[in-house]
Amino acid sequence: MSDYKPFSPKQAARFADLHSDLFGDHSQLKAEEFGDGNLNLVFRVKNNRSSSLIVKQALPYARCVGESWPLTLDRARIEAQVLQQHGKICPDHVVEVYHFDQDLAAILMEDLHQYEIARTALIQGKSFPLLAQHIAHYLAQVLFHTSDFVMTGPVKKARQQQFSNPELCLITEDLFFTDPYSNHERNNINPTILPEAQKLWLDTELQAEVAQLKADFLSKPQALLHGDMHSGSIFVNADSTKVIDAEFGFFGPIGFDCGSFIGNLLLCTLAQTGLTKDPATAQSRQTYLKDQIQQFWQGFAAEFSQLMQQETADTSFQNSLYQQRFLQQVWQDSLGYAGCELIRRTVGLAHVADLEKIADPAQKANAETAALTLGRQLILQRTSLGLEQLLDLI
Ligand SMILES: Nc1ncnc2c1ncn2[C@@H]1O[C@H](COP(=O)(O)OP(=O)(O)O)[C@@H](O)[C@H]1O
Ligand SMILES: CSC[C@H]1O[C@H](OP(=O)(O)O)[C@H](O)[C@@H]1O
Repeated sequence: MSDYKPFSPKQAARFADLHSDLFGDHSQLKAEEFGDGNLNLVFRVKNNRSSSLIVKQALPYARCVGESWPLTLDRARIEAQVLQQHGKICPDHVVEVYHFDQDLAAILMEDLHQYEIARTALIQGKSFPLLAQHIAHYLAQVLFHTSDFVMTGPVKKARQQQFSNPELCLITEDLFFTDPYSNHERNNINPTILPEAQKLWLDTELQAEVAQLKADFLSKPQALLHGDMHSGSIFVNADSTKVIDAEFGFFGPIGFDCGSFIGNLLLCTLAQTGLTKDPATAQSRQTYLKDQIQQFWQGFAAEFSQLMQQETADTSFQNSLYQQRFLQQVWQDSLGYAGCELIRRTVGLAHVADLEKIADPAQKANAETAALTLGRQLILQRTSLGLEQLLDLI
């Protein structure tokens, strides 16, 4: 990594110009850094005719914490290659990567300026009828086509090596499965709900189930995951949906991606009574979000089943009883990981705007407590809950 240095806006513009012919020879380029994520620099580079590109560059540390949290630059390679791999399988729903430079840990990609980040738009009360269907299609396609149903053992093992992502996985292992269940210094707990958080530290029944989910995260390489499928990793508009930010990608349990998506829709649902003053509006938003959860799982399950039936290459896995059991296990895992997402986003290091934007302190504490309660129920009851029961629990 000898050439590596964090870009200035000017250097980001030069990088974009060098690796794309979008701007033409004599364009006047302007660049600004506008990233709002936890980890990286993101620049928008524009010319004087309104063409634009995005340059994303990894820093040698986590942006949200600073240099005291060193982090591998290899995450830029993982992000570029997961997006490229997923983009080959499902180009409609993956941001296009134009160029990746390993030495500079920098990615040049499509500017999705005609889209909005799903989390922000959903908090603002906007509805996207196709969001859940699109994510269901994306996840069914990319997870099926990178699984043992399709890949031979040797090919999958080579891919597992390519996507070995120990440092970023460790962040998830710590933030999802360890910190919230102890008095960890990284936790970020609203003092009003401290007694609720403290219950988690003593709840050995819950901790045993979280340990199982963590063990599966560590040792169930079912498919090449996106790895961070929250609503801040999704760009959306009325007719299209694109996934970004795949630096946490690795071969892991399919239910982790499904559960992250469901968990973030649940967080938004629980935040509604605090986000909007009008109870009727809150109720109609909750109905929309619950409907999206339903459409997501029904769409994912239907498409994944069809792929298993029609496109499974390995003869052992063509057994239909095995396929039904596999999908049922993915559902149970998804509920468990959704529960972990609810809990870690409420009392762990990285919170979400859905809860943080609730202005009234009592309403905020109520929504946070509801997230902890529902998270616990999903983890403990994941083997017995069906889709209808999940929706009734909310
Ligand atoms: N391809 C893109 N087009 C437009 N904006 C983007 C694009 N990629 C990232 N962004 C913007 O940068 C922000 C941070 O990007 P993200 O990939 O989430 O960074 P991080 O890895 O630091 O979390 C996004 O919320 C979005 O506003
Ligand atoms: C210190 S990383 C915390 C948190 O941030 C990541 O999300 P993003 O990069 O999209 O903001 C990921 O969810 C990590 O768990």
